[in-house]
Amino acid sequence: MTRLVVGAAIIRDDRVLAARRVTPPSAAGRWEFPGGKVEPWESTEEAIVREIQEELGCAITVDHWLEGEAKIANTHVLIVARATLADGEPTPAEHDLIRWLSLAELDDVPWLDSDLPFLPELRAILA
Ligand SMILES: Nc1nc2c([nH]c(=O)n2[C@H]2C[C@H](O)[C@@H](COP(=O)(O)OP(=O)(O)OP(=O)(O)O)O2)c(=O)[nH]1
Repeated sequence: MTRLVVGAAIIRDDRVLAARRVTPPSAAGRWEFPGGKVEPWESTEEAIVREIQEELGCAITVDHWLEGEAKIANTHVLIVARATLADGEPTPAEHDLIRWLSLAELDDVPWLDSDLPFLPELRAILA
């Protein structure tokens, strides 16, 4: 069964928040949209709001979901929400670094492969 993973492209002042993973070893040092797996009892929006609260200690509101979806191996599918900070300042609890990337900096970090399909739309948003 394919499981859904949700990520948040949190945008502030024309920059998007990217987070660096520490686990598993194969993904350590790679950058992602913070988020995680959707639990069976929650909506995608509930899941991303929960995950961001857990991982970054802040509240977001979802503006809309970006186009498309990306396969993660053969077991998961990633979708990404454009989101806005509603309360608090992001402080990483599960990542070892976060960065606010401008349009010009979007390619400066080694994103997880599954995140790459979302970058063109993000580029258009940040332009
Ligand atoms: N959160 C997130 N995960 C991603 C992205 N791109 C990508 O390939 N993944 C992969 C990494 C993981 O294999 C999986 C999500 O796992 P996770 O560890 O973040 O999920 P979770 O917080 O629910 O953790 P758990 O249930 O495994 O404890 O999706 C992304 O942009 N954001």
